[in-house]
Amino acid sequence: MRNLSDILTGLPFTELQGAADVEISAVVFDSRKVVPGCLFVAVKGTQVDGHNYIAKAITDGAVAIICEDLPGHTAVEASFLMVADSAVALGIVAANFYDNPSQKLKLVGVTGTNGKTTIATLLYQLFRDLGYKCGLLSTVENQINGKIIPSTHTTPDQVELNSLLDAMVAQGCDYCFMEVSSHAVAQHRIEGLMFAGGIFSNLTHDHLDYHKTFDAYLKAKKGFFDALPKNAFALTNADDRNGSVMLQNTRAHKKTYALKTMADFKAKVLENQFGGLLLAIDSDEVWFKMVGSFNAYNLMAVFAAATLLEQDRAKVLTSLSKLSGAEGRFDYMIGPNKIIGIVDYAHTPNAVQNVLSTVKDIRKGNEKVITVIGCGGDRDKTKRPIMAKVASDWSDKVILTSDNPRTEDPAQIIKDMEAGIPVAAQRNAVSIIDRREAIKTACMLAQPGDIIVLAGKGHEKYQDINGVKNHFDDKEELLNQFKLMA
Ligand SMILES: CC(=O)N[C@H]1[C@@H](OP(=O)(O)OP(=O)(O)OC[C@H]2O[C@@H](n3ccc(=O)[nH]c3=O)[C@H](O)[C@@H]2O)O[C@H](CO)[C@@H](O)[C@@H]1O[C@H](C)C(=O)N[C@@H](C)C(=O)N[C@H](CCC(=O)O)C(=O)O
Ligand SMILES: Nc1ncnc2c1ncn2[C@@H]1O[C@H](COP(=O)(O)OP(=O)(O)OP(=O)(O)O)[C@@H](O)[C@H]1O
Ligand SMILES: N[C@H](CCC[C@H](N)C(=O)O)C(=O)O
Ligand SMILES: [Mg+2]
Repeated sequence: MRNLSDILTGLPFTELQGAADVEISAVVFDSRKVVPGCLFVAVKGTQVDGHNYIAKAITDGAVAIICEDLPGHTAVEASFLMVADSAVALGIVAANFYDNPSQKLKLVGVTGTNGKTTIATLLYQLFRDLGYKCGLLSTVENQINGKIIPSTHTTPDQVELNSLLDAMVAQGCDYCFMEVSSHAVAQHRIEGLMFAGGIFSNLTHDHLDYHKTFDAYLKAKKGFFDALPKNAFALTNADDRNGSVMLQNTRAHKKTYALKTMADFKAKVLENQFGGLLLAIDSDEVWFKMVGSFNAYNLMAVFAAATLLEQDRAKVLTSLSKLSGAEGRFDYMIGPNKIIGIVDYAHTPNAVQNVLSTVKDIRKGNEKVITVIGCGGDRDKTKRPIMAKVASDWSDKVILTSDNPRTEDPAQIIKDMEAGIPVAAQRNAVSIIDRREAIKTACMLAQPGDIIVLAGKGHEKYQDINGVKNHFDDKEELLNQFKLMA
Protein backbone atom coordinates (compact mmCIF):
# COMPACT_ATOMS: atom_id res chain seq x y z
CA MET A 1 0.00 0.00 0.00
CA ARG A 2 1.23 3.52 -0.83
CA ASN A 3 -0.37 6.87 -0.20
CA LEU A 4 -1.41 8.61 -3.42
CA SER A 5 0.28 11.84 -2.32
CA ASP A 6 3.59 9.95 -1.98
CA ILE A 7 3.56 8.57 -5.48
CA LEU A 8 2.92 11.91 -7.16
CA THR A 9 6.53 13.08 -6.76
CA GLY A 10 7.74 14.51 -10.07
CA LEU A 11 4.33 14.14 -11.72
CA PRO A 12 3.33 17.29 -13.58
CA PHE A 13 -0.46 17.20 -13.07
CA THR A 14 -2.62 20.15 -13.98
CA GLU A 15 -5.61 19.51 -11.74
CA LEU A 16 -6.61 17.36 -8.77
CA GLN A 17 -10.24 16.66 -7.96
CA GLY A 18 -10.85 14.87 -4.69
CA ALA A 19 -8.40 13.81 -2.00
CA ALA A 20 -4.69 13.18 -2.47
CA ASP A 21 -4.54 11.41 0.87
CA VAL A 22 -5.79 8.03 -0.37
CA GLU A 23 -4.20 4.61 0.12
CA ILE A 24 -3.35 2.92 -3.20
CA SER A 25 -3.13 -0.85 -3.46
CA ALA A 26 -1.72 -1.06 -7.00
CA VAL A 27 -1.11 0.92 -10.19
CA VAL A 28 -3.20 -0.45 -13.07
CA PHE A 29 -3.69 0.71 -16.67
CA ASP A 30 -5.96 -2.06 -17.93
CA SER A 31 -9.55 -2.03 -16.64
CA ARG A 32 -9.61 -5.83 -16.90
CA LYS A 33 -6.91 -5.98 -14.23
CA VAL A 34 -8.43 -3.51 -11.77
CA VAL A 35 -8.20 -4.54 -8.12
CA PRO A 36 -9.94 -2.87 -5.15
CA GLY A 37 -8.14 0.27 -3.97
CA CYS A 38 -6.03 0.70 -7.12
CA LEU A 39 -5.01 3.78 -9.08
CA PHE A 40 -6.26 3.42 -12.68
CA VAL A 41 -4.30 5.26 -15.35
CA ALA A 42 -6.31 5.85 -18.54
CA VAL A 43 -3.98 5.59 -21.55
CA LYS A 44 -4.88 6.35 -25.17
CA GLY A 45 -3.69 3.33 -27.18
CA THR A 46 -3.36 2.21 -30.77
CA GLN A 47 -6.61 0.19 -30.62
CA VAL A 48 -8.80 1.82 -28.01
CA ASP A 49 -8.86 4.74 -25.56
CA GLY A 50 -8.38 3.73 -21.92
CA HIS A 51 -10.53 6.75 -20.94
CA ASN A 52 -13.55 4.72 -22.09
CA TYR A 53 -12.96 2.33 -19.20
CA ILE A 54 -12.75 4.84 -16.33
CA ALA A 55 -16.33 4.22 -15.16
CA LYS A 56 -15.82 0.45 -15.23
CA ALA A 57 -12.54 0.81 -13.33
CA ILE A 58 -14.30 2.80 -10.57
CA THR A 59 -17.16 0.28 -10.39
CA ASP A 60 -14.58 -2.48 -9.98
CA GLY A 61 -12.82 -0.69 -7.11
CA ALA A 62 -10.37 1.93 -8.45
CA VAL A 63 -10.11 4.76 -5.90
CA ALA A 64 -8.03 7.17 -7.97
CA ILE A 65 -7.80 7.97 -11.68
CA ILE A 66 -5.08 9.57 -13.79
CA CYS A 67 -6.38 10.83 -17.13
CA GLU A 68 -5.88 13.39 -19.88
CA ASP A 69 -9.58 14.26 -20.27
CA LEU A 70 -12.08 14.33 -17.44
CA PRO A 71 -15.11 12.12 -18.11
CA GLY A 72 -18.24 14.31 -18.51
CA HIS A 73 -20.30 13.11 -15.53
CA THR A 74 -17.91 13.06 -12.61
CA ALA A 75 -19.69 12.29 -9.46
CA VAL A 76 -16.59 12.24 -7.24
CA GLU A 77 -16.45 8.52 -6.44
CA ALA A 78 -12.68 8.65 -6.90
CA SER A 79 -9.83 11.14 -6.90
CA PHE A 80 -9.06 12.47 -10.37
CA LEU A 81 -5.68 13.75 -11.53
CA MET A 82 -5.40 15.48 -14.88
CA VAL A 83 -2.15 15.14 -16.83
CA ALA A 84 -0.94 16.10 -20.31
CA ASP A 85 0.25 12.58 -21.13
CA SER A 86 -1.05 9.54 -19.24
CA ALA A 87 1.65 7.17 -20.54
CA VAL A 88 4.36 9.49 -19.16
CA ALA A 89 2.42 9.77 -15.89
CA LEU A 90 2.12 5.98 -15.72
CA GLY A 91 5.92 5.66 -15.88
CA ILE A 92 6.42 8.21 -13.11
CA VAL A 93 3.78 6.81 -10.71
CA ALA A 94 4.80 3.21 -11.37
CA ALA A 95 8.42 4.08 -10.51
CA ASN A 96 7.29 5.97 -7.38
CA PHE A 97 4.93 3.17 -6.34
CA TYR A 98 7.87 0.75 -6.26
CA ASP A 99 10.08 3.39 -4.59
CA ASN A 100 12.21 4.00 -7.67
CA PRO A 101 14.11 0.70 -7.89
CA SER A 102 16.09 1.88 -10.95
CA GLN A 103 17.93 4.28 -8.62
CA LYS A 104 19.00 1.44 -6.34
CA LEU A 105 21.00 -0.52 -8.90
CA LYS A 106 22.90 0.31 -12.09
CA LEU A 107 20.49 0.10 -15.00
CA VAL A 108 21.92 -0.13 -18.51
CA GLY A 109 19.64 0.04 -21.56
CA VAL A 110 20.40 -1.24 -25.06
CA THR A 111 18.62 0.08 -28.13
CA GLY A 112 18.97 -0.38 -31.90
CA THR A 113 17.34 -2.45 -34.65
CA ASN A 114 19.46 -5.59 -34.26
CA GLY A 115 21.72 -6.84 -31.49
CA LYS A 116 19.81 -5.64 -28.40
CA THR A 117 19.14 -9.13 -27.02
CA THR A 118 22.67 -10.27 -27.83
CA ILE A 119 24.32 -7.27 -26.14
CA ALA A 120 22.04 -7.26 -23.06
CA THR A 121 22.42 -11.03 -22.61
CA LEU A 122 26.20 -10.94 -22.98
CA LEU A 123 26.39 -8.10 -20.42
CA TYR A 124 24.20 -10.08 -18.02
CA GLN A 125 26.29 -13.25 -18.49
CA LEU A 126 29.55 -11.30 -18.19
CA PHE A 127 28.65 -9.44 -15.01
CA ARG A 128 27.38 -12.62 -13.37
CA ASP A 129 30.65 -14.29 -14.30
CA LEU A 130 32.49 -11.34 -12.74
CA GLY A 131 30.66 -12.11 -9.49
CA TYR A 132 27.79 -9.61 -9.47
CA LYS A 133 24.12 -10.20 -8.83
CA CYS A 134 22.25 -9.14 -11.94
CA GLY A 135 18.92 -8.84 -13.70
CA LEU A 136 18.11 -9.11 -17.40
CA LEU A 137 15.06 -7.85 -19.30
CA SER A 138 15.04 -9.22 -22.83
CA THR A 139 13.04 -10.56 -25.76
CA VAL A 140 14.02 -14.13 -24.97
CA GLU A 141 13.30 -13.99 -21.24
CA ASN A 142 13.74 -11.95 -18.10
CA GLN A 143 16.13 -13.23 -15.44
CA ILE A 144 17.05 -12.41 -11.87
CA ASN A 145 20.27 -14.07 -10.71
CA GLY A 146 19.68 -17.04 -12.97
CA LYS A 147 15.96 -17.40 -12.23
CA ILE A 148 13.93 -17.20 -15.43
CA ILE A 149 10.78 -15.11 -15.59
CA PRO A 150 9.07 -15.43 -19.00
CA SER A 151 8.85 -12.21 -21.01
CA THR A 152 5.97 -11.15 -23.24
CA HIS A 153 7.64 -8.04 -24.67
CA THR A 154 11.18 -6.94 -25.47
CA THR A 155 10.62 -4.09 -23.02
CA PRO A 156 7.90 -4.63 -20.38
CA ASP A 157 5.22 -2.01 -19.65
CA GLN A 158 5.79 0.68 -17.01
CA VAL A 159 4.27 -1.32 -14.13
CA GLU A 160 5.83 -4.71 -14.88
CA LEU A 161 9.17 -3.05 -15.52
CA ASN A 162 9.27 -1.35 -12.13
CA SER A 163 7.93 -4.44 -10.41
CA LEU A 164 10.73 -6.54 -11.96
CA LEU A 165 13.35 -3.93 -11.02
CA ASP A 166 11.94 -3.93 -7.48
CA ALA A 167 12.33 -7.73 -7.32
CA MET A 168 15.92 -7.37 -8.56
CA VAL A 169 16.68 -4.84 -5.82
CA ALA A 170 15.05 -7.10 -3.22
CA GLN A 171 17.32 -9.92 -4.39
CA GLY A 172 20.43 -7.79 -4.06
CA CYS A 173 21.15 -7.10 -7.74
CA ASP A 174 23.94 -4.64 -8.48
CA TYR A 175 23.08 -4.33 -12.17
CA CYS A 176 20.20 -4.70 -14.57
CA PHE A 177 20.73 -4.95 -18.32
CA MET A 178 17.67 -4.33 -20.42
CA GLU A 179 16.55 -3.94 -24.00
CA VAL A 180 14.90 -0.67 -24.91
CA SER A 181 12.68 -1.16 -27.96
CA SER A 182 11.56 1.77 -30.08
CA HIS A 183 7.94 0.91 -29.18
CA ALA A 184 8.91 1.24 -25.51
CA VAL A 185 10.40 4.71 -26.01
CA ALA A 186 7.43 5.89 -28.09
CA GLN A 187 4.96 4.49 -25.53
CA HIS A 188 6.93 5.94 -22.56
CA ARG A 189 7.48 2.52 -20.98
CA ILE A 190 10.90 3.71 -19.71
CA GLU A 191 9.64 7.04 -18.35
CA GLY A 192 10.71 7.69 -14.76
CA LEU A 193 13.66 5.28 -14.86
CA MET A 194 17.20 6.25 -13.90
CA PHE A 195 19.75 4.81 -16.35
CA ALA A 196 23.46 4.46 -15.62
CA GLY A 197 24.15 3.95 -19.31
CA GLY A 198 22.68 3.62 -22.77
CA ILE A 199 24.03 1.60 -25.70
CA PHE A 200 23.14 1.95 -29.39
CA SER A 201 23.77 -0.96 -31.75
CA ASN A 202 22.56 0.09 -35.23
CA LEU A 203 19.54 1.40 -37.10
CA THR A 204 18.16 -0.27 -40.21
CA HIS A 205 14.74 -0.99 -41.71
CA ASP A 206 12.09 -2.34 -39.29
CA HIS A 207 8.81 -1.45 -37.59
CA LEU A 208 7.60 1.04 -40.21
CA ASP A 209 4.07 -0.26 -39.61
CA TYR A 210 4.24 1.37 -36.19
CA HIS A 211 6.54 4.38 -36.66
CA LYS A 212 5.41 5.10 -40.27
CA THR A 213 8.69 6.76 -41.31
CA PHE A 214 12.34 5.88 -40.80
CA ASP A 215 12.82 9.36 -39.34
CA ALA A 216 10.16 8.76 -36.68
CA TYR A 217 11.79 5.40 -35.89
CA LEU A 218 15.16 7.14 -35.53
CA LYS A 219 13.65 9.84 -33.30
CA ALA A 220 12.18 7.18 -30.99
CA LYS A 221 15.61 5.58 -30.53
CA LYS A 222 17.22 8.99 -30.06
CA GLY A 223 14.62 9.87 -27.40
CA PHE A 224 16.25 7.29 -25.13
CA PHE A 225 19.64 9.04 -25.35
CA ASP A 226 18.09 12.53 -25.05
CA ALA A 227 16.66 11.54 -21.68
CA LEU A 228 19.83 9.99 -20.17
CA PRO A 229 21.11 11.75 -17.04
CA LYS A 230 24.44 13.56 -17.25
CA ASN A 231 26.37 11.10 -15.08
CA ALA A 232 25.37 8.18 -17.35
CA PHE A 233 27.32 6.99 -20.36
CA ALA A 234 25.91 7.14 -23.89
CA LEU A 235 27.75 4.55 -25.96
CA THR A 236 27.22 4.44 -29.70
CA ASN A 237 28.36 2.49 -32.73
CA ALA A 238 30.48 4.99 -34.69
CA ASP A 239 30.34 2.83 -37.83
CA ASP A 240 26.55 3.16 -38.06
CA ARG A 241 25.47 6.16 -40.09
CA ASN A 242 23.00 7.12 -37.36
CA GLY A 243 25.36 6.43 -34.46
CA SER A 244 26.33 10.07 -34.03
CA VAL A 245 22.71 11.25 -34.33
CA MET A 246 21.91 9.33 -31.16
CA LEU A 247 24.41 11.44 -29.20
CA GLN A 248 23.49 14.84 -30.64
CA ASN A 249 21.40 16.06 -27.74
CA THR A 250 22.39 13.84 -24.87
CA ARG A 251 23.79 15.22 -21.61
CA ALA A 252 25.45 11.88 -20.84
CA HIS A 253 29.16 11.08 -21.37
CA LYS A 254 29.53 10.37 -25.08
CA LYS A 255 31.56 7.29 -25.99
CA THR A 256 31.96 5.33 -29.22
CA TYR A 257 32.94 1.87 -30.41
CA ALA A 258 33.74 0.78 -33.96
CA LEU A 259 35.50 -1.65 -36.25
CA LYS A 260 36.17 0.76 -39.10
CA THR A 261 36.08 4.41 -38.01
CA MET A 262 37.94 6.18 -35.21
CA ALA A 263 36.38 5.41 -31.84
CA ASP A 264 37.07 5.28 -28.12
CA PHE A 265 36.86 1.49 -28.26
CA LYS A 266 38.11 -0.11 -31.44
CA ALA A 267 38.65 -3.65 -32.63
CA LYS A 268 39.71 -5.38 -35.81
CA VAL A 269 38.40 -8.73 -37.00
CA LEU A 270 41.41 -11.01 -37.62
CA GLU A 271 39.55 -14.31 -38.09
CA ASN A 272 35.88 -15.13 -38.66
CA GLN A 273 35.08 -18.87 -38.54
CA PHE A 274 32.32 -21.25 -37.48
CA GLY A 275 34.40 -21.75 -34.32
CA GLY A 276 34.32 -18.05 -33.45
CA LEU A 277 35.95 -14.66 -33.95
CA LEU A 278 39.53 -13.56 -33.39
CA LEU A 279 39.59 -9.86 -32.55
CA ALA A 280 42.46 -7.47 -32.08
CA ILE A 281 41.54 -5.05 -29.32
CA ASP A 282 44.44 -2.62 -28.89
CA SER A 283 47.42 -4.89 -28.18
CA ASP A 284 45.32 -7.93 -27.23
CA GLU A 285 44.33 -10.67 -29.65
CA VAL A 286 41.37 -12.60 -28.26
CA TRP A 287 39.25 -15.49 -29.55
CA PHE A 288 35.52 -15.25 -28.88
CA LYS A 289 32.87 -17.93 -29.29
CA MET A 290 30.47 -15.57 -31.07
CA VAL A 291 30.31 -16.01 -34.85
CA GLY A 292 30.10 -13.36 -37.58
CA SER A 293 31.55 -9.88 -37.85
CA PHE A 294 28.21 -8.35 -36.80
CA ASN A 295 28.89 -10.04 -33.47
CA ALA A 296 32.25 -8.25 -33.32
CA TYR A 297 30.13 -5.09 -32.94
CA ASN A 298 28.07 -6.68 -30.18
CA LEU A 299 31.21 -7.83 -28.39
CA MET A 300 32.76 -4.37 -28.63
CA ALA A 301 29.60 -2.76 -27.27
CA VAL A 302 29.79 -5.12 -24.30
CA PHE A 303 33.52 -4.66 -23.78
CA ALA A 304 33.17 -0.87 -23.93
CA ALA A 305 30.19 -0.82 -21.54
CA ALA A 306 32.00 -3.06 -19.05
CA THR A 307 35.02 -0.74 -19.20
CA LEU A 308 32.79 2.31 -18.67
CA LEU A 309 31.31 0.48 -15.68
CA GLU A 310 34.88 0.29 -14.36
CA GLN A 311 35.48 -3.42 -14.70
CA ASP A 312 38.97 -4.91 -15.01
CA ARG A 313 39.98 -5.19 -18.66
CA ALA A 314 41.78 -8.53 -18.43
CA LYS A 315 38.98 -10.15 -16.44
CA VAL A 316 36.39 -8.81 -18.86
CA LEU A 317 38.18 -10.16 -21.93
CA THR A 318 38.79 -13.56 -20.33
CA SER A 319 35.19 -13.92 -19.28
CA LEU A 320 33.70 -12.53 -22.51
CA SER A 321 35.76 -14.95 -24.59
CA LYS A 322 33.89 -17.88 -22.99
CA LEU A 323 30.35 -16.59 -23.56
CA SER A 324 28.00 -17.67 -26.31
CA GLY A 325 25.22 -15.08 -26.02
CA ALA A 326 21.48 -15.51 -26.37
CA GLU A 327 19.52 -18.58 -27.41
CA GLY A 328 18.48 -18.78 -31.06
CA ARG A 329 21.10 -16.36 -32.36
CA PHE A 330 23.41 -18.15 -34.83
CA ASP A 331 22.77 -21.46 -33.02
CA TYR A 332 24.42 -24.03 -35.17
CA MET A 333 24.32 -27.82 -35.25
CA ILE A 334 25.89 -30.45 -37.42
CA GLY A 335 23.65 -33.06 -39.03
CA PRO A 336 24.28 -36.19 -41.07
CA ASN A 337 26.68 -35.87 -44.03
CA LYS A 338 28.18 -32.80 -42.35
CA ILE A 339 25.14 -30.74 -43.24
CA ILE A 340 25.19 -27.65 -41.07
CA GLY A 341 21.97 -26.21 -39.62
CA ILE A 342 21.80 -22.66 -38.30
CA VAL A 343 18.84 -21.32 -36.32
CA ASP A 344 18.86 -17.53 -36.21
CA TYR A 345 16.49 -14.72 -35.24
CA ALA A 346 17.20 -12.56 -38.32
CA HIS A 347 13.89 -10.83 -39.04
CA THR A 348 15.00 -7.62 -40.73
CA PRO A 349 16.63 -7.16 -44.16
CA ASN A 350 19.90 -6.12 -42.55
CA ALA A 351 19.98 -9.05 -40.11
CA VAL A 352 19.23 -11.53 -42.91
CA GLN A 353 22.05 -10.08 -44.98
CA ASN A 354 24.47 -10.16 -42.03
CA VAL A 355 23.76 -13.75 -41.19
CA LEU A 356 23.86 -15.01 -44.77
CA SER A 357 26.98 -13.03 -45.68
CA THR A 358 28.66 -14.43 -42.59
CA VAL A 359 27.71 -17.94 -43.67
CA LYS A 360 29.13 -17.31 -47.14
CA ASP A 361 32.31 -15.80 -45.68
CA ILE A 362 33.06 -18.68 -43.40
CA ARG A 363 31.97 -21.72 -45.38
CA LYS A 364 34.91 -23.82 -46.45
CA GLY A 365 34.25 -24.26 -50.15
CA ASN A 366 31.29 -24.02 -52.44
CA GLU A 367 28.75 -25.63 -50.13
CA LYS A 368 25.22 -24.48 -50.97
CA VAL A 369 23.26 -22.21 -48.66
CA ILE A 370 19.56 -23.10 -48.30
CA THR A 371 17.51 -20.50 -46.46
CA VAL A 372 14.07 -21.00 -44.91
CA ILE A 373 12.44 -17.67 -44.16
CA GLY A 374 9.07 -16.04 -43.43
CA CYS A 375 7.81 -12.64 -42.32
CA GLY A 376 5.58 -11.85 -39.35
CA GLY A 377 1.91 -11.06 -39.84
CA ASP A 378 0.50 -7.78 -38.43
CA ARG A 379 3.99 -6.30 -38.68
CA ASP A 380 5.84 -4.05 -41.15
CA LYS A 381 4.68 -5.19 -44.62
CA THR A 382 7.26 -3.10 -46.46
CA LYS A 383 10.12 -5.27 -45.24
CA ARG A 384 8.65 -8.47 -46.75
CA PRO A 385 9.81 -8.18 -50.40
CA ILE A 386 13.15 -6.78 -49.25
CA MET A 387 13.81 -9.64 -46.83
CA ALA A 388 12.90 -12.14 -49.56
CA LYS A 389 15.23 -10.44 -52.05
CA VAL A 390 18.12 -10.36 -49.60
CA ALA A 391 17.54 -14.02 -48.73
CA SER A 392 17.46 -14.92 -52.41
CA ASP A 393 20.54 -12.81 -53.27
CA TRP A 394 22.60 -14.46 -50.55
CA SER A 395 21.37 -18.07 -50.84
CA ASP A 396 21.55 -20.80 -53.43
CA LYS A 397 18.00 -21.86 -52.62
CA VAL A 398 15.33 -20.05 -50.67
CA ILE A 399 12.15 -21.50 -49.19
CA LEU A 400 9.54 -18.89 -48.34
CA THR A 401 7.30 -19.97 -45.48
CA SER A 402 5.32 -18.78 -42.45
CA ASP A 403 6.65 -16.89 -39.42
CA ASN A 404 3.86 -15.97 -37.01
CA PRO A 405 1.11 -15.06 -39.51
CA ARG A 406 -0.94 -13.76 -36.55
CA THR A 407 -4.26 -12.49 -37.95
CA GLU A 408 -3.08 -12.33 -41.58
CA ASP A 409 -3.48 -14.91 -44.35
CA PRO A 410 -0.09 -16.71 -44.52
CA ALA A 411 -0.44 -17.21 -48.28
CA GLN A 412 -0.79 -13.45 -48.75
CA ILE A 413 2.30 -12.75 -46.61
CA ILE A 414 4.25 -15.16 -48.79
CA LYS A 415 2.90 -13.43 -51.93
CA ASP A 416 4.19 -10.11 -50.55
CA MET A 417 7.58 -11.77 -50.12
CA GLU A 418 7.56 -13.42 -53.57
CA ALA A 419 7.22 -9.97 -55.16
CA GLY A 420 10.79 -9.23 -54.04
CA ILE A 421 12.46 -12.23 -55.67
CA PRO A 422 14.19 -11.20 -58.92
CA VAL A 423 12.82 -13.03 -62.00
CA ALA A 424 16.16 -14.68 -62.69
CA ALA A 425 16.24 -16.13 -59.18
CA GLN A 426 12.67 -17.45 -59.13
CA ARG A 427 13.70 -20.96 -60.15
CA ASN A 428 15.72 -21.17 -56.93
CA ALA A 429 12.80 -20.13 -54.77
CA VAL A 430 9.89 -22.19 -53.56
CA SER A 431 6.97 -21.29 -51.30
CA ILE A 432 5.70 -23.74 -48.68
CA ILE A 433 3.20 -22.35 -46.18
CA ASP A 434 3.73 -25.03 -43.52
CA ARG A 435 7.03 -24.24 -41.78
CA ARG A 436 7.55 -27.87 -40.76
CA GLU A 437 7.26 -28.96 -44.40
CA ALA A 438 9.55 -26.11 -45.43
CA ILE A 439 12.26 -27.27 -43.01
CA LYS A 440 11.80 -30.87 -44.18
CA THR A 441 12.19 -29.76 -47.81
CA ALA A 442 15.36 -27.83 -46.98
CA CYS A 443 16.79 -31.00 -45.45
CA MET A 444 15.79 -33.06 -48.48
CA LEU A 445 17.46 -30.58 -50.83
CA ALA A 446 20.68 -30.44 -48.82
CA GLN A 447 23.72 -32.24 -50.21
CA PRO A 448 26.64 -33.27 -47.97
CA GLY A 449 28.26 -30.20 -46.38
CA ASP A 450 25.46 -27.80 -47.36
CA ILE A 451 24.30 -25.15 -44.93
CA ILE A 452 20.65 -24.74 -43.94
CA VAL A 453 19.71 -21.40 -42.39
CA LEU A 454 16.38 -21.13 -40.58
CA ALA A 455 15.77 -17.41 -40.19
CA GLY A 456 13.38 -15.34 -38.10
CA LYS A 457 12.20 -17.45 -35.18
CA GLY A 458 15.40 -18.06 -33.19
CA HIS A 459 14.44 -18.83 -29.58
CA GLU A 460 10.67 -18.70 -30.23
CA LYS A 461 8.84 -21.86 -29.24
CA TYR A 462 5.63 -21.11 -31.07
CA GLN A 463 3.92 -20.29 -34.33
CA ASP A 464 1.31 -17.56 -33.73
CA ILE A 465 -1.73 -18.29 -35.91
CA ASN A 466 -4.80 -16.17 -35.27
CA GLY A 467 -3.73 -15.34 -31.73
CA VAL A 468 -3.11 -19.00 -30.84
CA LYS A 469 0.50 -19.81 -30.07
CA ASN A 470 0.98 -23.37 -31.34
CA HIS A 471 4.12 -25.11 -30.13
CA PHE A 472 6.81 -24.85 -32.79
CA ASP A 473 10.56 -24.82 -32.35
CA ASP A 474 12.92 -24.45 -35.34
CA LYS A 475 15.78 -26.16 -33.52
CA GLU A 476 13.62 -29.10 -32.46
CA GLU A 477 12.26 -29.47 -36.03
CA LEU A 478 15.71 -29.40 -37.54
CA LEU A 479 17.13 -31.92 -35.07
CA ASN A 480 14.14 -34.22 -35.77
CA GLN A 481 14.83 -34.05 -39.49
CA PHE A 482 18.53 -34.69 -38.90
CA LYS A 483 17.58 -37.81 -36.85
CA LEU A 484 15.34 -39.09 -39.64
CA MET A 485 18.11 -38.53 -42.19
CA ALA A 486 20.79 -40.29 -40.14
C1 LIG B 1 1.43 -1.81 -30.90
C2 LIG B 1 1.86 -1.88 -29.49
O1 LIG B 1 3.03 -1.81 -29.20
N1 LIG B 1 0.89 -2.04 -28.56
C3 LIG B 1 1.19 -2.06 -27.15
C4 LIG B 1 0.29 -1.04 -26.46
O2 LIG B 1 -1.03 -1.43 -26.69
P1 LIG B 1 -2.10 -0.49 -27.36
O3 LIG B 1 -1.60 0.93 -27.38
O4 LIG B 1 -2.48 -1.08 -28.66
O5 LIG B 1 -3.32 -0.64 -26.34
P2 LIG B 1 -4.86 -0.63 -26.66
O6 LIG B 1 -5.35 -2.01 -26.83
O7 LIG B 1 -5.17 0.39 -27.70
O8 LIG B 1 -5.45 -0.10 -25.26
C5 LIG B 1 -5.24 1.25 -24.80
C6 LIG B 1 -5.36 1.27 -23.31
O9 LIG B 1 -6.65 0.85 -22.93
C7 LIG B 1 -6.57 -0.13 -21.94
N2 LIG B 1 -7.73 -1.02 -22.01
C8 LIG B 1 -8.00 -1.71 -23.15
C9 LIG B 1 -9.11 -2.56 -23.20
C10 LIG B 1 -9.91 -2.72 -22.05
O10 LIG B 1 -10.89 -3.47 -22.01
N3 LIG B 1 -9.59 -1.99 -20.95
C11 LIG B 1 -8.53 -1.14 -20.90
O11 LIG B 1 -8.28 -0.52 -19.87
C12 LIG B 1 -5.25 -0.85 -22.23
O12 LIG B 1 -4.73 -1.50 -21.10
C13 LIG B 1 -4.37 0.31 -22.67
O13 LIG B 1 -3.78 0.93 -21.54
O14 LIG B 1 0.52 -1.05 -25.06
C14 LIG B 1 0.33 -2.34 -24.43
C15 LIG B 1 0.64 -2.17 -22.95
O15 LIG B 1 1.94 -1.70 -22.75
C16 LIG B 1 1.24 -3.38 -25.07
O16 LIG B 1 0.99 -4.65 -24.49
C17 LIG B 1 0.96 -3.46 -26.55
O17 LIG B 1 1.88 -4.37 -27.12
C18 LIG B 1 1.35 -5.21 -28.16
C19 LIG B 1 0.67 -6.43 -27.55
C20 LIG B 1 2.50 -5.65 -29.08
O18 LIG B 1 2.41 -6.63 -29.78
N4 LIG B 1 3.57 -4.89 -29.11
C21 LIG B 1 4.76 -5.19 -29.90
C22 LIG B 1 4.68 -4.64 -31.32
C23 LIG B 1 5.93 -4.55 -29.17
O19 LIG B 1 5.76 -3.74 -28.25
N5 LIG B 1 7.14 -4.95 -29.56
C24 LIG B 1 8.35 -4.42 -28.98
C25 LIG B 1 9.57 -5.06 -29.62
C26 LIG B 1 9.78 -4.70 -31.02
C27 LIG B 1 11.19 -5.15 -31.44
O20 LIG B 1 11.38 -6.34 -31.67
O21 LIG B 1 12.09 -4.30 -31.50
C28 LIG B 1 8.46 -4.79 -27.50
O22 LIG B 1 9.01 -3.99 -26.73
O23 LIG B 1 8.08 -5.95 -27.19
N1 LIG C 1 25.03 -6.04 -34.23
C1 LIG C 1 24.26 -6.60 -35.15
N2 LIG C 1 24.12 -6.04 -36.38
C2 LIG C 1 23.33 -6.56 -37.31
N3 LIG C 1 22.63 -7.70 -37.16
C3 LIG C 1 22.70 -8.31 -35.96
C4 LIG C 1 23.51 -7.80 -34.90
N4 LIG C 1 23.39 -8.60 -33.84
C5 LIG C 1 22.52 -9.56 -34.20
N5 LIG C 1 22.12 -9.41 -35.48
C6 LIG C 1 21.13 -10.21 -36.23
O1 LIG C 1 19.84 -9.83 -35.71
C7 LIG C 1 19.18 -10.96 -35.13
C8 LIG C 1 18.50 -10.54 -33.86
O2 LIG C 1 19.50 -10.26 -32.89
P1 LIG C 1 19.07 -9.82 -31.44
O3 LIG C 1 18.02 -10.72 -30.97
O4 LIG C 1 20.29 -9.66 -30.63
O5 LIG C 1 18.45 -8.40 -31.82
P2 LIG C 1 17.30 -7.55 -31.13
O6 LIG C 1 17.68 -6.13 -31.42
O7 LIG C 1 17.18 -7.90 -29.72
O8 LIG C 1 15.97 -7.97 -31.90
P3 LIG C 1 14.44 -7.63 -31.42
O9 LIG C 1 14.18 -6.26 -31.92
O10 LIG C 1 13.57 -8.59 -32.08
O11 LIG C 1 14.38 -7.73 -29.95
C9 LIG C 1 20.26 -12.00 -34.91
O12 LIG C 1 19.71 -13.29 -34.94
C10 LIG C 1 21.20 -11.72 -36.06
O13 LIG C 1 20.70 -12.28 -37.24
N1 LIG D 1 10.04 -8.88 -31.69
C1 LIG D 1 10.00 -8.63 -33.10
C2 LIG D 1 10.51 -9.80 -33.85
C3 LIG D 1 9.57 -10.89 -34.29
C4 LIG D 1 10.24 -11.88 -35.20
C5 LIG D 1 9.40 -12.73 -36.05
N2 LIG D 1 9.37 -14.06 -35.54
C6 LIG D 1 7.98 -12.19 -36.24
O1 LIG D 1 7.08 -12.72 -35.63
O2 LIG D 1 7.84 -11.25 -37.02
C7 LIG D 1 8.64 -8.12 -33.55
O3 LIG D 1 7.68 -8.29 -32.82
O4 LIG D 1 8.59 -7.50 -34.59
MG1 LIG E 1 15.53 -8.38 -28.62
